[in-house]
Amino acid sequence: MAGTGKFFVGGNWKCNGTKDSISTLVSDLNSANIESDVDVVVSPPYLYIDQVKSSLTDRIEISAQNCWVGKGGAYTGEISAEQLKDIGCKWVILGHSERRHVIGENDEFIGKKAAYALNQDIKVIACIGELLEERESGKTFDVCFKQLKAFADSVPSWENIVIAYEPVWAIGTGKVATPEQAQEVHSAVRDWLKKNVSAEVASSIRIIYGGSVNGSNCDELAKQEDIDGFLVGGASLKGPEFAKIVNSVT
Ligand SMILES: O=C(COP(=O)(O)O)NO
Repeated sequence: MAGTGKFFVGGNWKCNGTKDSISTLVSDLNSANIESDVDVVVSPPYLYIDQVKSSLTDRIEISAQNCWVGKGGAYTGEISAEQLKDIGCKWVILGHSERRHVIGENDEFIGKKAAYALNQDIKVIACIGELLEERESGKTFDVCFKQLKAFADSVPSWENIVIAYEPVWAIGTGKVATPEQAQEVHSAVRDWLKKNVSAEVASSIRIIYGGSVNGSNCDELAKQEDIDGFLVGGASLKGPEFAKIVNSVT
């Protein structure tokens, strides 16, 4: 499986930061005392990956927040997996709800992106999650399984994938899923993998939760059997709070 730790915590900085604010954040992360059994990845905007990579402790790996679906070329505004590899970026977040519901990427396109990135030796944080209206109409599992199938139909293996369950209604809203709500979906995802991929993948893959995680709610979420870490947005922009969340999983 991707990485060596039993746990995994990612920081998704989204479209945030300046050279100065990122320099402060990196300095806070460098001074954080991070437990050994957790793989930690931060995902700056593309423009700041080089600055972060050259100044951040190698205890923390770098992720991009997206990449193109194939080889680079005449695709204005896109960044290819080869280019991420070229600058030493090890991970990429794919299928984030803001790419699905703001930019309009569909399941199949995201699955193909994941396959291409993996084939270029870039590890993937594969995001899934339902809209509020899908949850309220009892479609949570249908939506998540459909998104999972789109990855399964394309990826060469699950070895270098971490799955992030991020209910869209919890992202950036302060309305975090309850530990029970998150555990229910994480357990169902693991069962789906056992039935549709393999028992080995189901038991070893990290399934992380994202959606309004912070220093106050991380401990209760981390106690859940099938929550192997977090994908943190807003709180990852505050070094000390992100470090607290990282250490809550071990
Ligand atoms: O989008 C998220 C979560 O964002 P928040 O923690 O700000 O809800 N992770 O990728």
